[in-house]
Amino acid sequence: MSESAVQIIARGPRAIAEAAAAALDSDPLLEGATYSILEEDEDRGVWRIDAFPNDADDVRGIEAHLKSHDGLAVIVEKLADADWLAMSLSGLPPVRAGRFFVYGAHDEGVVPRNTVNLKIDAGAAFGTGHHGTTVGCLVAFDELLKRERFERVLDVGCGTGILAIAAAKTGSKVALGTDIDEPSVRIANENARLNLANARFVHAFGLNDRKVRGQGPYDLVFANILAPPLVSLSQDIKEALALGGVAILSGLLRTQERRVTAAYLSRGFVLERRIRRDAWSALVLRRVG
Ligand SMILES: C[S@@+](CC[C@H](N)C(=O)[O-])C[C@H]1O[C@@H](n2cnc3c(N)ncnc32)[C@H](O)[C@@H]1O
Repeated sequence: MSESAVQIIARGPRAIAEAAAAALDSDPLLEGATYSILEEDEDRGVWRIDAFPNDADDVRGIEAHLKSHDGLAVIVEKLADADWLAMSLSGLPPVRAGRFFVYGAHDEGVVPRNTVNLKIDAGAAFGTGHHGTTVGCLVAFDELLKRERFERVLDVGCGTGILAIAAAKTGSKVALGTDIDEPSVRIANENARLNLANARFVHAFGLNDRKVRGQGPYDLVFANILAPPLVSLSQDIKEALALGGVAILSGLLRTQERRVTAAYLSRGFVLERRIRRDAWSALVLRRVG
């Protein structure tokens, strides 16, 4: 993380915080910035926005929106150069999501016998199972597996590979992951080996890559990326799916549900389920047209 990285925090009553969050959400210049909104203190009715700008323009834009809402106390905090890797290796607890149990090397002794166990150590790729977006995908997948099977699965934005590995370990014949980040692809392939999972990961930009198309059509596509690419990839995700196939979409905030859902409904999907975790939301959409 660069020296100039900051986090912008705003606190205030729910209605004002939600109005400010909606303003951030609808500003096209802030599409790359991430924020969450949560109730911080139920007794005092305090809501909190945490915004993470990517650059100085984001900082200015976010601050301007938040400060224009009377009743919000806004502070800008410099983020220390956190050693995320050291922090995460220092003992993140294992995570249970439906039938899945995600654990790191330090949890070897506590792995249950009756779960699908995914060994994913924290490292330079995203996806240890501790983030609400990943948990949402695993919970959604677990629910679907109670009544159907998915032979061919694609994981767009694989990070550590956790989702495709979960698919391979629950019987998918094809479990292919892609990422625009080359180191993540390397880590995901290594994780597949460690988990004895028949999952494969390739470096690709978008779904039109030959390596991705060649294995389709898919019965299930995971995409845990951000709301803007989820919207812009909606047609490609539709084309990658067989009719009746399912998209599990995550990486979007609750406040972005409507925008992402609308893009998929207009392309012949129906919304089957929505799983909310912290400020995040995961959507289960089925291609019916
Ligand atoms: C939030 S992480 C998800 C990791 C993992 N799938 C999980 O659920 O924990 C998002 C990943 O998507 C990748 N990514 C972002 N935009 C992408 C795109 N348009 N196509 C493919 N990968 C993308 C990032 O490099 C990152 O590794």
